[in-house]
Amino acid sequence: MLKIALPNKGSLSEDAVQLIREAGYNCRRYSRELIICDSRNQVEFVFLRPRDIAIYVSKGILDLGVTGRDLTQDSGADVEELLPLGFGRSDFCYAVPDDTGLTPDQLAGRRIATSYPQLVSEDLQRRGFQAEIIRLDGAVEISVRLGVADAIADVVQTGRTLHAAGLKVVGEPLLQSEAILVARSQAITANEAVYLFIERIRGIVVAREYVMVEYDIPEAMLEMACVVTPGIESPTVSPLSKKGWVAVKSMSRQQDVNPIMDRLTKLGAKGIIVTDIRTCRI
Ligand SMILES: Nc1ncnc2c1ncn2[C@@H]1O[C@H](COP(=O)(O)OP(=O)(O)OP(=O)(O)O)[C@@H](O)[C@H]1O
Ligand SMILES: O=P(O)(O)OC[C@H]1O[C@H](OP(=O)(O)OP(=O)(O)O)[C@H](O)[C@@H]1O
Ligand SMILES: [Mg+2]
Repeated sequence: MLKIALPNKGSLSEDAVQLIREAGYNCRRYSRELIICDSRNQVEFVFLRPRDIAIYVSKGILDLGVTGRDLTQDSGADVEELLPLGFGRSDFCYAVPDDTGLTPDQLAGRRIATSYPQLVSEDLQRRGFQAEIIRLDGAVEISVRLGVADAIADVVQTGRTLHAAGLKVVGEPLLQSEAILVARSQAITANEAVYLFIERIRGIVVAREYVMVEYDIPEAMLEMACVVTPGIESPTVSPLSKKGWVAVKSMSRQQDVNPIMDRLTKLGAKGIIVTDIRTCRI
């Protein structure tokens, strides 16, 4: 039976369970169960602290795990990223008090508070100087005001927590993170059950990025319309009973859909319909 680790709490937990359920697996917890067995799919889901997941996977105790890229790199565990999952996106950044002009390269000898000491230590090494790393479990942003640190390195999503603490981001992100699927090595994808699991998850992740665009258009404008909606391989074009008109169907990126509709309207398209895709294989 395949053993897969999922985050038991924190920012990634709900979205991870939602994704796996949409892919047709039963991993819903009704209370504080640590293991859920999906016997129909021959998969066991083990709920662990997201920070520990890469460690279990690297030791071969579990086959796959869903965790954060930042947590994985900070753990130093020897695992490979098989698939980015499109949620839990954040930047890992240095931040300093609003009213100082400190830059990352001026942090030598300073105190930097973080929950990700390994990521910071590697970055300082790249920069070629040392600083004092203060390891904290959470609420890192408050540490500067409390006098424990001069700067922090932490997860930034909207930036609201930083702002509320009177801090600002400095320099480029050390890392761009999101939830990822990890395995001990790529080689595991040769296993039929693992391959199936990844393909089902990929189907959902890709489907979330795309929509289906359908419209009718005069045949004379078809070539230009196909430039606007090229699809993945190519758009599906079907004849309409109305002479000189065709129907077109094409997958397009969700984020581009409004400009696409504007352009199609300009070309004379009628009856443009956009629908969500639940899952797909492309
Ligand atoms: N506000 C956020 N937006 C997006 N991703 C986040 C956010 N906060 C944390 N993450 C991501 O969640 C993972 C950290 O999960 P973890 O459960 O350790 O911390 P947490 O979400 O802060 O939960 P906790 O409440 O237990 O501190 C990391 O991959 C991190 O990048
Ligand atoms: O940029 P924002 O949208 O404000 O999000 C970033 C904050 O969210 C997380 O904190 P969380 O609420 O999990 O608390 P924690 O610091 O105790 O982990 C993270 O550690 C940051 O503090
Ligand atoms: Mg947190």
